[in-house]
Amino acid sequence: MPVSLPATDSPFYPFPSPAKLNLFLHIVGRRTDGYHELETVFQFLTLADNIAIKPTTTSTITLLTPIDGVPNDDNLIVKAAKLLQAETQSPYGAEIKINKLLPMGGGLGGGSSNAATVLLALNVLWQCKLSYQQLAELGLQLGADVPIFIHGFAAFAQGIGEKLSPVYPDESIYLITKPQCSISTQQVFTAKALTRNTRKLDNNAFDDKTYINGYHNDCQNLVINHYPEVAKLLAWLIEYAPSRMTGTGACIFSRFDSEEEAKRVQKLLPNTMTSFVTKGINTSPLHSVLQQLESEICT
Ligand SMILES: C[C@@](CO)(OP(=O)(O)O)[C@H](O)COP(=O)(O)OP(=O)(O)OC[C@H]1O[C@@H](n2ccc(N)nc2=O)[C@H](O)[C@@H]1O
Ligand SMILES: Nc1ncnc2c1ncn2[C@@H]1O[C@H](COP(=O)(O)OP(=O)(O)O)[C@@H](O)[C@H]1O
Repeated sequence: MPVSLPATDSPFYPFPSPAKLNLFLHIVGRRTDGYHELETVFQFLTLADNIAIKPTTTSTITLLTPIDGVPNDDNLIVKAAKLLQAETQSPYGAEIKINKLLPMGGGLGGGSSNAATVLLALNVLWQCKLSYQQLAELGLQLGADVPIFIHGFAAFAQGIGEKLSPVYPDESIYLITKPQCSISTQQVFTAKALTRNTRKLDNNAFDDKTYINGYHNDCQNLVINHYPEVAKLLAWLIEYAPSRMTGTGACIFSRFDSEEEAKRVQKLLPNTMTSFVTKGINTSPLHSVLQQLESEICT
C-alpha cells in the first residue's frame, strides 16, 4: 500500500549499511592540502551494519543506540542527518537505531557507509530529492569513502576516492580477519615512510578480476613494520589463500573459491580473533532497498 512520509506514526524503516574492501590501494601522489591521491578498486561485502530509521515531523535527530567510544554528536550517523537537514532546510527529524557489526577503524569503511546510508535513506524519507551526485559531494565532507557508498557500484576510484568508474571484480568469498589493534587513517597518511609515488595505472583495462596479482596496498608494508600482530597474521593467512590488507588497515581479506574452504580456515583462528566469512558484491544491497521504498512512497 502506498505510504505518505513523513507522518506522525511512521514506522522504523530498515536499511543495510555494507562494508567495503579496497582490493588494492595505490598511493600515486599528494595534493597541496595534504590529502593523498589514490588509485583503488572498491568492492562491497554482504557483511553490513543494520540501520533503522523512523522519520519524524519534528526536527530533532536522535540516535537511540549510541556506539561505545563514539559520542553521539561525533557519530557520522548524526552528522550525516544534520548535514542533510542543513543543506535542504528540511523541517523533519529522525529517530535512528544501529546494530553495529562492522569493526571500527579496520579499513572496512563502516563509518562512511553509515553516513551514506543515512544520507540516502533520509533523502527518500524526507523527500529531499537530491541527486546521487549532490549527496556524494555533501558526504565527501564527512569522509573520503562516502561517495562510493552513495553511488553503490564497485568501482575503480581515483582522486581521494570521488572519481569513480564501474568495474566488475569477481564476486569472491572472503575471510575477513581483524588483528587486535586499531590503526588510525591519519596516522598512516602522516607516516614519513609511506610510499606515495606508485605509478598511475595506464588504463582501466584490468586483466585480473581478483585484483590481487599485479596490484598491492601501499599502506600494508608500513603497517606490517609497526604492528607485528598484523605481520604475523598476514604471513599465516598467505599460506592458505591470497591475502591483503584493506584500506589503511588493520583488517585483512583472504580470497577463497568456496565458503566451505573459508570456514575451514576460519576455524583454525584463535577464538579471540574477530573474523567473518562473507562475499564480495558489485552492487550495494542498500540500493535495491531504496528503490523498493521509493516505489511505495506517495509524492
Ligand atoms: C584510506 C581509505 C581508502 O578507502 O580507507 P580507510 O582505511 O580509512 O577505510 C579512505 O580513503 C580513507 O577515508 P576516510 O577514513 O573517510 O578518511 P577521512 O576521514 O576523510 O580522512 C582521515 C585523515 O586521513 C588523511 N587522508 C585521508 C584520505 C586521503 N586520501 N588522504 C589523506 O591524507 C587526512 O589526513 C585525513 O584527515
Ligand atoms: N557510525 C560510525 N561507525 C563507525 N565509526 C564511526 C562512526 N561515527 C564515527 N566514527 C569514527 O570513525 C572512525 C573510523 O571508523 P570506520 O569507518 O569504521 O573505519 P575505517 O575508516 O578504518 O574503515 C572510528 O574509529 C570512529 O571514531
